[in-house]
Amino acid sequence: MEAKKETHQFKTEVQQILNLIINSLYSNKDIFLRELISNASDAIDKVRYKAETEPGILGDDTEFKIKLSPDGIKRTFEISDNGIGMTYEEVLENIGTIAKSGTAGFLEALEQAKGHETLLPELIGQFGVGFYSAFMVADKITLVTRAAGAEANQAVKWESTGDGSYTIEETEKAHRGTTITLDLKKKGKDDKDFTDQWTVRGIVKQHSDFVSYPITMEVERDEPLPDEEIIKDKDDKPIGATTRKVMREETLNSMKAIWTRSPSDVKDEEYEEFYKHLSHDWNPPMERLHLKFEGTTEYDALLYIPSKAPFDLFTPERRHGIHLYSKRVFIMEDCKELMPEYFRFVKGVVDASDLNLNVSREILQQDRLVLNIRKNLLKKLFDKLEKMDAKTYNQFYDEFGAVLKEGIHTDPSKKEKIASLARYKTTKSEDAWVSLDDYVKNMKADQKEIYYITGDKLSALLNSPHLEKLKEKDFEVLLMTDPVDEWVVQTLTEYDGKPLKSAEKGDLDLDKVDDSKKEAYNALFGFIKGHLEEKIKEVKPSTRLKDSVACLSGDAWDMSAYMEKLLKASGQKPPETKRVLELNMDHPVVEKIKALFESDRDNPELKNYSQLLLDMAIVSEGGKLDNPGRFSKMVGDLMTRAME
Ligand SMILES: Nc1ncnc2c1ncn2[C@@H]1O[C@H](COP(=O)(O)OP(=O)(O)OP(=O)(O)O)[C@@H](O)[C@H]1O
Repeated sequence: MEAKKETHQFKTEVQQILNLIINSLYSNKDIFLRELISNASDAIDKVRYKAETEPGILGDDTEFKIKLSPDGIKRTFEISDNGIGMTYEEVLENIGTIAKSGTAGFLEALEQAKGHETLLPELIGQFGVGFYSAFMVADKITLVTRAAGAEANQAVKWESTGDGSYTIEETEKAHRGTTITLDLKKKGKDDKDFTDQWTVRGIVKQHSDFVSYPITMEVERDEPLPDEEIIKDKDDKPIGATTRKVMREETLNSMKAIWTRSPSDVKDEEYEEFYKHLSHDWNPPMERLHLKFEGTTEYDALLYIPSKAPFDLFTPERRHGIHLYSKRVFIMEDCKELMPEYFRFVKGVVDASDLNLNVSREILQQDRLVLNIRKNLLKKLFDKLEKMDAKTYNQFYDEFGAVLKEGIHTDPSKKEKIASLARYKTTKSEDAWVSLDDYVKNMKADQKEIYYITGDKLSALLNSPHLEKLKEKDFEVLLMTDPVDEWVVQTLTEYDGKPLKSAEKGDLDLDKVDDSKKEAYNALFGFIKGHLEEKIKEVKPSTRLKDSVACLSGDAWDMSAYMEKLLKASGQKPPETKRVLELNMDHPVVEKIKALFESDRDNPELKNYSQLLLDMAIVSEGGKLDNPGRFSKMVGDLMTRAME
């Protein structure tokens, strides 16, 4: 076989991220080791799991370990594992590209954080950069890997100096797994020496103590000389050395799976480090739950709520956060069966001792034990959220509220519970979160419904003409700005016995409409409708306007303007729904148009004014005009005339 070496360019985003890592994380260099150890431990988990169904795959290499070999003379650091390894294609796929969704959003956030350099480590931590963090300490990285099941001559060597390109070629490797060699950078005055055994011991102890495989290192030890090698005098007293220096392999971590320990024995720092190991998030978690269930359903669970939402929370490729174990043997990552989608941000492990190791995802979905665990975990998580103090809960809600609310639509059995945990900004809350319970408590005596309006901008909603009458009545309105709210209001038609009512759809019935006045406007409204027929389905007197001239509304069952916008943004074509043009009969402009109409029905200005009324209604809700140029010209003409 001809081994050929290929040179590839890093994908642009990889290079951008590499540059950032190399240039902005001076203070956090230690974590490269945690990241590489985590990857090695994941790789061993994977081969162990694979061996459950393919026992032959391990051969005689069954003693799992992660070996660290620092070399102070060559200034290299080597880490090797006997995990699952990678094939040529896998190396190309995993190392050199960032498959992660949300990369673009992440880079955008970084761009915005420029000038606030202290924010960078936090942002990078949120994203998790794993393998690439080694470029913080290394000038060159060489990775040699042999996939489980591959022959010795089917190994792969990947090498890069982190400056735009990498090489990849086939090579030989005697054993399964991955060996990564770092050519360490020249040590600066204040840098740690990563070839010093005490430095390495310290980092492993601090960040990776609970890793469930031995992390070993050859260390120099003083050992007593065997008796026959000790030189003694005539009185049998030793002359000279009684010990000698030897290299011995030592295990640096305690390997105690943290979730199996009693919560009272685990220190906060240990919980925190375990979270970082698990989630690759460098920020400490917001909350944790360490649960031990005994009895018919026996399992341990350690769950964390992160303090920051990851970038991929809303992308289709997002990961779930629960790893499933049975008696400390890893079964699978991202176990969706244990956590509903609306809790996908929860990270942690579940270790169920009675679970069959060969269990497949299909079986898991129906497994009674799994269903029971899921039910228990959900209950505990809801309890935790309900008991959080208001400040922490608001922080949680800022990060994950939009995800949690998905459950109102997707999990009918938890609809009420999640609705009680939902929070909204309102026309009265001045940027604070308000619960539906508080909303109901503050309802006016003559108020029968819970009013809401949906849209993407809080400020636009707050000033929406649709709310004028409601504000005059001093009725509070929920301002719903998350896309998911459109689905929430479809499902949550009432709360605490009070119907939810859109402020922009259907009649508001706040005041009695004066029928004779309405009658007087019939002819004009008919004329306007005739002129705008292609765009609107009706012109009617408004039940919601007080100061503005016009607004658009829908019938109660029509799609809202925001929903239409969302569907269009996602590439769908919503059915064409014409909306209703509502006019304020008490507004002087409408009165004047009526007078003009009655005195001269053929006046050409009437058509222009009809168009202007519609355009104003569109502009006031932040919509897009068909012909903004025409609008601007008409307003210009009016201004000129007003100033003549
Ligand atoms: N020691 C290893 N053995 C086998 N595969 C590895 C090893 N190290 C890395 N990989 C593969 O390379 C991929 C990329 O690793 P990297 O550390 O960059 O990201 P990650 O671990 O997937 O994500 P993150 O660290 O951000 O959570 C891994 O998902 C894994 O498939």
